[in-house]
Amino acid sequence: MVHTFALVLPRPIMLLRALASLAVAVVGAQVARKVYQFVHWHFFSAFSHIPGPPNPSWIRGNFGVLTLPRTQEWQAQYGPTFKFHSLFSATQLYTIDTVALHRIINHSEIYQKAPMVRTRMNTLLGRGLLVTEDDEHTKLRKIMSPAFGLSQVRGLTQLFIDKSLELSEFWAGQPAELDGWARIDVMAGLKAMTLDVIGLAGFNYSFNSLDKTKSTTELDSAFQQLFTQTSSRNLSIRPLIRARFPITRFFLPHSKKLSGARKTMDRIGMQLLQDAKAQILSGEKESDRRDLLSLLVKSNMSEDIQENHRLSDAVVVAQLPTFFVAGHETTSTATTWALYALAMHPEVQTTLRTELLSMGTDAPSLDALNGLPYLEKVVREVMRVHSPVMFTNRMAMQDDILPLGTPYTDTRGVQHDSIFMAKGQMVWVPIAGLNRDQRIWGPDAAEFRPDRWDSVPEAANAIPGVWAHLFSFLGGPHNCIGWRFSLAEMKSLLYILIRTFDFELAVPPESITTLRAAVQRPVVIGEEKKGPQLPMRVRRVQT
Ligand code: HEM
Repeated sequence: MVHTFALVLPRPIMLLRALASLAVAVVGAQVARKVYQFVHWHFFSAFSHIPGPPNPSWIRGNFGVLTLPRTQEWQAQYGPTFKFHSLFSATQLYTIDTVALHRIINHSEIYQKAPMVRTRMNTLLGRGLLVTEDDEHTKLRKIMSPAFGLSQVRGLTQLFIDKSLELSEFWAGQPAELDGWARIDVMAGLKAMTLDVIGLAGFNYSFNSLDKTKSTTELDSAFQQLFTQTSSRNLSIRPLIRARFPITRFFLPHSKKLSGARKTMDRIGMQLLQDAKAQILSGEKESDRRDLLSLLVKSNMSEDIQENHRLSDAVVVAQLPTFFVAGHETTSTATTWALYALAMHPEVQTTLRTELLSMGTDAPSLDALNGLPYLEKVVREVMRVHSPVMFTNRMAMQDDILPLGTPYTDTRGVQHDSIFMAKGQMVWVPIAGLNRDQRIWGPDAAEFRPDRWDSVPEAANAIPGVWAHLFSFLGGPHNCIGWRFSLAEMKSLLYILIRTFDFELAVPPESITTLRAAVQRPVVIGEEKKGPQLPMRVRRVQT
């Protein structure tokens, strides 16, 4: 009877039924694999015997309390390597063991950003450098690296200085009290300055964020829209579900705001690309230019198809949002923390100012900036104590034996000098945790003390960072491509701002906290709705 009925069903319905059965089978297989992994890792694998804090919630795991002080307490209790529970009680390895971290960040064929994380980034920012892996990543990195090399950054220093001067003029024009102090949210100004810089330096695009007389550009509005979506306060559940359960992407579309912002960015990106191509073809643009857009466009126009060097239009356009976000958010956060630290340590602010004022120029070269020893110590200490990017994660894409410098003792009392990482296992890479590790920096590791850089502890040599002795820009093939750019920009900002202004906090220090997110930005307790900010009292240096 059933057979007869099936035979008379119209073809489209039979097709739909077959597709539905297939979808159920695929989802069923995925769920079964996840359940198997979960049970195996939790109860039967060697991983299940790694010590770590108890799991307070099956849904949130230890996620709700995963702060720097808490992880430091766990380090003291369980050692540099332990296990914790993330969302839905999935186990995750935490390690500040430099031998293990060295392998994790240098073997990017084994340890990669988890597919779920990449999907989420892809949705927000497009298929930029941040989300690519393997050959695609190597190719992009090779093309773009010259835009961030020393000689290119040297050439950009005048732009960093000019934009820093523009910011200082903007602040100098803010209404002040009778005593000369003006109350300013320094983070807002620094964000505007760094966005202007990456727009011009990377893509020859003027955001004009600092020029309040000009109206906001279309790209700026789209960017702000996109940016609020990337902020941790605005994480809606929809993208998380889409990233975690790929099948839901068929029936859960992106939010309208996000789709609209992405469309605008893609359209303007395409226009910038077409303009740059036309300029190159007409000979208006010199062919040896090494700014990011020129390098991307040259690869886009390359005839070297055999070598697979040609980049599609879509890949070029996809780099814009990535660089706009990665290129301004972090540097503005780092410089905000620098001003915070200098306000909290007035004696350091005075010493720095004396050094900077000893230079008789408003337009120092990069070499001159790099030749200022106290500025170097201050910047290093800011990047150590206030690492703007707190952490990142990696997933083992294949089984691996992870070596450890410091063995751990499992819950049965057995000592191990390595960990078996099964394919799919996640590891937390604690950037700030390692930068403040007391085993390296001593008991005062959390204190801001620039003079500690006079004699770097021997143990800091083991930190596998691209910028020696610090993990702030990570290391290995995915190290921060913009690290030199960022340091030069930050030094230029401090050079101009500290020579021009005195800085004090405008709110009590205990009212400043941070949101729990990968990028640590300050917020004022009671004013969380305003988002990240740092209100300061700013006054022209009294001579
Ligand atoms: C203080 C400033 C900065 C800090 C602390 C910082 C930190 C980092 C870190 C930790 C990573 C590795 C992320 C991971 O693999 O999980 C990274 C990657 C990256 N950063 Fe930065 N960054 C800064 C400034 C910049 C600037 C100014 C740019 C661009 C102009 C930039 C562009 C990128 C890009 C494109 C990547 C991806 C690199 C790759 O995967 O090959 N960053 N950054």
